[in-house]
Amino acid sequence: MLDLKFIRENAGAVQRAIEVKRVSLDLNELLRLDRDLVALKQRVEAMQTERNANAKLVPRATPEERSALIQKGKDLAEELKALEPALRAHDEQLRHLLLRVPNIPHATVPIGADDGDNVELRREGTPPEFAFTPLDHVELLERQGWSDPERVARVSGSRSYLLKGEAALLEMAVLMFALDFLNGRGLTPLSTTALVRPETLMASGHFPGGEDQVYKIEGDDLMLAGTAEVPVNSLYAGEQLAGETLPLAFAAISAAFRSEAGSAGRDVRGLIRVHEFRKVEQYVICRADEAEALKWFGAILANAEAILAALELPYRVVQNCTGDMGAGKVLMYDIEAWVPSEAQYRETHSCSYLGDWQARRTGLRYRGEDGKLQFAHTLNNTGIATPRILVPLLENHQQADGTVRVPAALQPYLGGRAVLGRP
Ligand SMILES: Nc1ncnc2c1ncn2[C@@H]1O[C@H](COS(=O)(=O)NC(=O)[C@@H](N)CO)[C@@H](O)[C@H]1O
Repeated sequence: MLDLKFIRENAGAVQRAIEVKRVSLDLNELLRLDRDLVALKQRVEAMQTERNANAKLVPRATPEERSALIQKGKDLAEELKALEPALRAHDEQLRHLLLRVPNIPHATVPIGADDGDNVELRREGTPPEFAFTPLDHVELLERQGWSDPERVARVSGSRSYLLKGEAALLEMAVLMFALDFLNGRGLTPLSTTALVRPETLMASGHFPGGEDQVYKIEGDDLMLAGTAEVPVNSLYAGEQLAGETLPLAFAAISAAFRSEAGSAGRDVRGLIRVHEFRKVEQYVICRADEAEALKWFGAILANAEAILAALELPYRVVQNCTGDMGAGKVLMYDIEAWVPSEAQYRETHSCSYLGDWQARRTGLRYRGEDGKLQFAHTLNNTGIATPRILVPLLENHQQADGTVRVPAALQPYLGGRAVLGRP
């Protein structure tokens, strides 16, 4: 959500953001509503002033004047009461539209329609050349008895997964490695739930718009978040943080749930796109200072790259274009790891800077050195997400005999194993 004053004074920039981000919103309707509401509030204030002035006259009035003055006071009170529903309706309509106003993209963001227009910034690491015919991750899992797709499909339907034996240990190892690594980089570890109240999804910006992605709990006012970004973003909702407590930087591990509505037919096989997964999420709340926030953007991006480097995975960094970054982002980079069986890079991390757009919806404020209360800035990036990361991990590190080499950084989390599986 943007500041209404900012929208009034920068309607052109906001309209452009609406267009380049392909948001369906009538800015003129919002501005008209805003003007009507201002006029209505001015009318109410004028009537309140008149009623107060009128009330002051009563004690000094003559008996004849008194009843007329009291009647006038009653009429004014009636008129004010009659205006309340209109005031409330206007407020709600305006907030409904304000929640849909997109953030202004950073000047460096490429204009584009969808991920096809994202811009590759750089590649790191070299995709492996195999001296044998490599297997894809589904075949590798099956060959090692590390999966049981038929049985788990009977239990959980499509887009489910089950990892057995050393593959289960591998999933826990990469999650623990990431949590440990990020803690070492100064982020406070959190282990949090995915069960959240609906308002937290409005606060994070997933609503309005992402309702069809989110599982709802029947009979409870609770939903299942698709990322720990949602609960962590609302941890301090409504609070006035002391400036010196910022920046707050977390590495939050949680389950994540997504209906993947709209992804029918995409990645239906294997571990890339499942309904329930696990993620270590980097989340930062910092002062409303773009230079500091962009430093944090660089830091959480570098953290994710360092994790991929430690896992010895080739990857590339792309900058998301305006049509692929979502309403709330100022700046967004995806990191994509090399998947040999697809001979392409696939997204494993997504790094975003949202300015104060998320904090304003969340009511996340702090008192700066000048004593002024202002909305914080927020950023987030994936630390690691399983089981998706196991796809490049298993495929890139597979060996001719069907076993999988364990990168040195992971070995301490796998009881010192240097190889997984049996030939
Ligand atoms: N349905 C899914 N199945 C498996 N992994 C997924 C799924 N959806 C997303 N992920 C993983 O979670 C990562 C982050 O998801 S994201 O929507 O792109 N971004 C976020 O959730 C942000 N909060 C940053 O983590 C993705 O890059 C991907 O690695």
